[in-house]
Amino acid sequence: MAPRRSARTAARNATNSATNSVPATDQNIVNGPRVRKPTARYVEFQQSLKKSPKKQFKETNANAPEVDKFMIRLYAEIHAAAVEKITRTDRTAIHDLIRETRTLRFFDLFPTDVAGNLKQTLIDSRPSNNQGKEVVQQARNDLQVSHPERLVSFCKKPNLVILSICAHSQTFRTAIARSVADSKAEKEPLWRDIRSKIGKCASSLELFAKTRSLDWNSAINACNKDFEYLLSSVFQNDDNVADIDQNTFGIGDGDVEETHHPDNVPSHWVLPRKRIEAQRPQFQYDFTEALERHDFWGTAVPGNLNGASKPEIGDAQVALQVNVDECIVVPGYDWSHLPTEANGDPRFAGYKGYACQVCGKKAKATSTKTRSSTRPACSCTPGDLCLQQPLLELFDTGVFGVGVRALQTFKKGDYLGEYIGEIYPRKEQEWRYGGDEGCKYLFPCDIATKTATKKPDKFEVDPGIFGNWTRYINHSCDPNAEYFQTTVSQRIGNFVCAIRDIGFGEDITSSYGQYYFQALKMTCRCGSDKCFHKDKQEDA
Ligand SMILES: C[S@@+](CC[C@H](N)C(=O)[O-])C[C@H]1O[C@@H](n2cnc3c(N)ncnc32)[C@H](O)[C@@H]1O
Repeated sequence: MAPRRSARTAARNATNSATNSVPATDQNIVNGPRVRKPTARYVEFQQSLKKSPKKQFKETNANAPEVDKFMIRLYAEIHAAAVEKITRTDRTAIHDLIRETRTLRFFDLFPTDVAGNLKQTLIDSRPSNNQGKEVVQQARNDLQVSHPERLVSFCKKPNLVILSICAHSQTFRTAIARSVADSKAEKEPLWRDIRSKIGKCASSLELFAKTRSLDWNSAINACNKDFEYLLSSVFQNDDNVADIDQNTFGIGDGDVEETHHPDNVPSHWVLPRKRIEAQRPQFQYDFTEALERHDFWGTAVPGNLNGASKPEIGDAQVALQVNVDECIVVPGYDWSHLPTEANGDPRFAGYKGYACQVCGKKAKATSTKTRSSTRPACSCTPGDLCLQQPLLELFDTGVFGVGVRALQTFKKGDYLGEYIGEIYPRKEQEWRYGGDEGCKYLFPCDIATKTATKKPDKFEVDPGIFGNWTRYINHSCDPNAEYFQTTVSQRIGNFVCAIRDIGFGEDITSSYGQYYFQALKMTCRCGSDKCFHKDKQEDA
């Protein structure tokens, strides 16, 4: 049953109390709203970070199984190939691997006796010009690779698309050519285990490459000209190859079949549970008075899922959720109580007293009278606090909507990202998006600069439509991450931090606090042994 309005308000308060249980750091206590004393657990956690200063993120986790270590490197190298410039050596190695595969697959597509005759034609051919000699020799060499069955069978399962994506990883190129004996001697995972794991992650790898706009088609097509030559000169009189053109040379049915067809919007595609096309996440809400008042209709609502006419207050709406890299301060709200330096941005934390979480600097007082400063202490940004482009995927949990999964390892103490969304004042009984779903993402944050009243003031961070991946972090009663409200330079924000090491493939979770589910009349389904709601789950 849908929670009533009062229950939703309670849910909001519960989210609030969950946030209040997020311990405050020293810097947001000074001069800011009064927040609860840090819990013993938080103090212990902060101290443990001080004892072992934050280390650089390492690609591999010493305790992870060998195949997982391989997968971590595979995802990281595909990511790097997509976002950085590929070196000439790497490009040649990628093209070589794909060309070898297509040559071998070409012969594999014919019955054995026909393939035998075709190979003989290739071996016997004597091109007269230099270019021809080179192409023919290359094709002959392709037939001699040490691991032909691996290349050919990979085309059949998963397929040539996944091979071309994986070919962008040096680790993959080495692994596919490594013998069983060498794998054992070098303590590397066996090819059969790697292939089985890649098979299971095929859909994930394809979506991962697509959302980063990796251009694997160039690799597949790089040798088309050579194949054109082979077909037109070497195999020209053979009826068996009469129907084949250079594009299908070495490409069988299903070899380049793609599962997902997203456009180039990064990260906001949800990996489905089955091998079906990926979905863009959607947000359902009711058109509220607040939206009406702020002329929301007709502004940039992504997805155009509501039809053309302006909705009535209370009408159910659907929008696509999009990825934004920065919070958006919603225009049309009164922030006049903030100091002028805040420039209407409630995240402004003032120029004095707050140590930046990145560099630890505090602004020096420029006024002896008020002991306040008009100059910032540093120019750090949230990007300096958090890992750059952590490798993650959004996936359909099948139980409670979208979730987030790690595609790398994280160390305890790593900041993974900022909770990003639209920002507006927190007022009782009013939040931007209404309906049952309208408040599920709300995350309050303290306004750190002192206001006229003594009462702590807050703003909402609402990623209903505009937000980033952090909004999909699900609840667990035994979480591996937690939100901390902290200050970077002169801005306050909620940042998600790993509270223990997180392994490859692990769901990233945080705790919403004990009242969230009660208030929303929902049951926690985290499935953890430590679940506070376990009894209720069994009753349900
Ligand atoms: C902040 S959102 C998390 C992302 C959400 N799964 C989605 O698809 O947008 C919170 C919502 O996720 C679902 N959820 C998260 N953790 C849950 C849990 N442990 N048990 C049941 N539902 C959960 C609930 O619907 C909750 O209102």
